Amino acid sequence: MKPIDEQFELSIKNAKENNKEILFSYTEQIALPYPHQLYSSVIRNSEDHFYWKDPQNETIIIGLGNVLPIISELIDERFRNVEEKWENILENASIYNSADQPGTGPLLFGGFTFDPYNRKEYEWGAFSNATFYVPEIMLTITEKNSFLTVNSIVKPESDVSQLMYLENQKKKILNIQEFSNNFISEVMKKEEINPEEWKESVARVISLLKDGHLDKVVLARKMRVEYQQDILPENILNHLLDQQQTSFVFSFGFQNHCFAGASPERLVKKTGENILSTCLAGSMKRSNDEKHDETLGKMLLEDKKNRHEHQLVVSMIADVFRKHCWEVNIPDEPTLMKTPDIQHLYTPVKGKVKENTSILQLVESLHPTPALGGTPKQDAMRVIRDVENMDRGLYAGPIGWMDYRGNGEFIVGIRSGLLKGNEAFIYAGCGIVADSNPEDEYLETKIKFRPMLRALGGKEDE
Ligand SMILES: C=C(O[C@@H]1C=C(C(=O)O)C=C[C@H]1O)C(=O)O
Ligand SMILES: [Mg+2]
Repeated sequence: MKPIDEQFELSIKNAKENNKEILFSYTEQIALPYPHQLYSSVIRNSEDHFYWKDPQNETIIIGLGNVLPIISELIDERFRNVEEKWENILENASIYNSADQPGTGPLLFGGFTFDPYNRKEYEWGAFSNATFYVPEIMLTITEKNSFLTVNSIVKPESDVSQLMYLENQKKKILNIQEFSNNFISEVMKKEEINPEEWKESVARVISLLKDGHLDKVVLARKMRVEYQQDILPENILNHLLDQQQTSFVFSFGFQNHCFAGASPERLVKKTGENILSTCLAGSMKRSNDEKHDETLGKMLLEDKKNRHEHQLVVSMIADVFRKHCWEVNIPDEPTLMKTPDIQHLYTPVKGKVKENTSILQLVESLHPTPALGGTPKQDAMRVIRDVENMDRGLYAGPIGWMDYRGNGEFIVGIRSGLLKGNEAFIYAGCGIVADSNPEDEYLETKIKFRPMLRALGGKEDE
């Protein structure tokens, strides 16, 4: 591969000849000067950024800056709209990447809101029905190697000064100037939004489930945390990385808003023809006592209500996989997935996807699974819109990345919150079935708030 300056000049020539703007992307393998844990500190709150880490530390991706937003306000067409815009960009792009590694080269990071049909509340103002972008500089850290990708829009009038600017931007990621600390300013106020009304909604939904054709509806609620000073997203991210090592940890900063969390739930991962999804539903608290924790896990595995809640998710994901794959592998029985605060019923689903099926088509078919929406899907969505009385924004929506080769990974944005100035809005929900009990479901959401509350430095409720 030729050095970056030669490739850049070729791209300028190309832009001039065709008289259009093109995406220039250059990837090189680098030696990381510091351990990967320290790279969260390159994130500064004023800038668009993202951070992504899977539970196995297989792929860590950090993006700074935003050279190419891909936004869609379409409703049903939003997935296809993002895909089309991305394909158009890639058709003319100049991509230099000799690494055969998913998550390198030009990549889109972002997310889809949970329900584009719902009304919008002010806190989610920065985010559209689909909000994605290509970062300016990106670091991809895998178990074995690290890669640095720079992206830039080359215009017919571009010159080499643009490259000098890029070389400077690179330093932002490579020379860490100061490590972020874990300082969090004092919490002034912490409030649950309408908890009593929420329990009444749960009771209403239970009677709907008993009477009608609905099998499951996921209801969520939110809390608001207010601070003395503005929240620094990089510090919240550091807490999540320390405290939630068994989850995907993400931070998605866009126009001074930051959606961050530690989600245990993969929606879909695609590497070549291999796809992977996670059925996660059915919950039980944890205990500090190992024996008791095991007993609680066993109770969960044998509990009829939770097994039913879980099975609805397995059936739906299995249907989607059978439609898109020529080979599907689903275990017969769930096992347990444990995070520090809660344990869940867990069934991983694998498949080999048919040719020409993109990750966004899979996201569209899967979202929302009955772990976040319900069964049947459309009716459950209507009930959520009617009774939840809240804009979920990106909470429970698909959040993730896709590279220019079509590989990528999306999770569902749960155990998460929106950070905005000196306020944080955090969300938690649970699957309501006919056998549910409002008080128990309320307690389940209380447990699901804990990871974000702890990361935010607010006292946890016991
Ligand atoms: C909706 C959430 O979690 C989902 C609901 C679960 C349940 O009801 O048992 C379990 C895991 C998640 O799929 C949340 O954490 O906000
Ligand atoms: Mg549940």
